[in-house]
Amino acid sequence: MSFELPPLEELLANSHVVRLPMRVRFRGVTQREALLINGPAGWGEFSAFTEYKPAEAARWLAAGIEAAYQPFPEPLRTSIPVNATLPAVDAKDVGAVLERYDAPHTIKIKVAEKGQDLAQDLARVAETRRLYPQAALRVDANMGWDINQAVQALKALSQYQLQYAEQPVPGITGLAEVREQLRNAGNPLKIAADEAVRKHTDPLEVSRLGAADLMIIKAQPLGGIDAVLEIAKQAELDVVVSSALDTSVGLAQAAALASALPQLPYACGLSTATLFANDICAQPLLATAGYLPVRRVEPDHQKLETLRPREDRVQWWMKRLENCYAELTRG
Ligand SMILES: O=C(O)CCC(=O)c1ccccc1C(=O)O
Ligand SMILES: [Mg+2]
Repeated sequence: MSFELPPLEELLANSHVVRLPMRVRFRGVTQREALLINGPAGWGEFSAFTEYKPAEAARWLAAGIEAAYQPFPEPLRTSIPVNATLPAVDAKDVGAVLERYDAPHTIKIKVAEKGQDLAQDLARVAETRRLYPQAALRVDANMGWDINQAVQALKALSQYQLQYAEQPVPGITGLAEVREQLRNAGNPLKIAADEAVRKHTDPLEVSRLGAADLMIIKAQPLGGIDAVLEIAKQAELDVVVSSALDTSVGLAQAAALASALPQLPYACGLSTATLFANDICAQPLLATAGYLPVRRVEPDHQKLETLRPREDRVQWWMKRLENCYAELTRG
């Protein structure tokens, strides 16, 4: 961080814990909890998923502190092209979920969900293609396949014209292997690395090894805007900014990151506010015709009250802030 870490007491005193209901279950989550920090530069978000340990969650905290204490970078664009995000719902529900997005030009579809099979993925993607014949479609397997399953599934899904496939299998060499096998079979489908970037000790290894065609970069999991701009600068692959299922506060930071990237060849995964049944501000950061505005957001005082969870959850987050802060001071 290019600014002083503020005192812990100051952070605790200016933190607000919220719990947002989701419209559709997403990565096993139906209630999204976040700690929001009110700082001199604006609001920041700390919302590492609850199962993450302090060493990993500390990067999310660094991002939240950065947003609260440092101005956003000079934007190179005032709005960001974004994709709609479709959870792994039944094919019959695809229309209703996507109707909540305003005229999407790009749609990311979750596939390989635990407990589901390829037939369900094919039906979901087919229905999306039927309803949005002109849209760019991409899939995200969140490492849900092994290499053989991934190659088979992606060959079959390719009939619906995919823009790319995100993290079909775990690991970095796994991605390279799937990509290679598809190419050897005459299928040039692009492969995007997500978990292989944000959960790896070196986020640039994917790029160095040429294991994928593009990299997903996320503001919170990778430690904030400055850290991610540096990663993007050193990466030799195209980058796509995506959300971490943040509230509008975290999305504003991610949009600011996307606004400062010299190249933005793909729509970003930042229209996830649509997945919430309620958000912390009166005007949530929502996309219009597939474009998200770049701006700071201000939580609504009333909503901070009504969306505050039970006291034990508030205390759990305050304690977590403390533990992650200790990680940051350890350096
Ligand atoms: O990229 C998007 O369209 C939305 C964000 C998203 O999918 C996501 C959100 C939270 C955690 C993980 C992921 C993911 O990309 O795997
Ligand atoms: Mg992903």
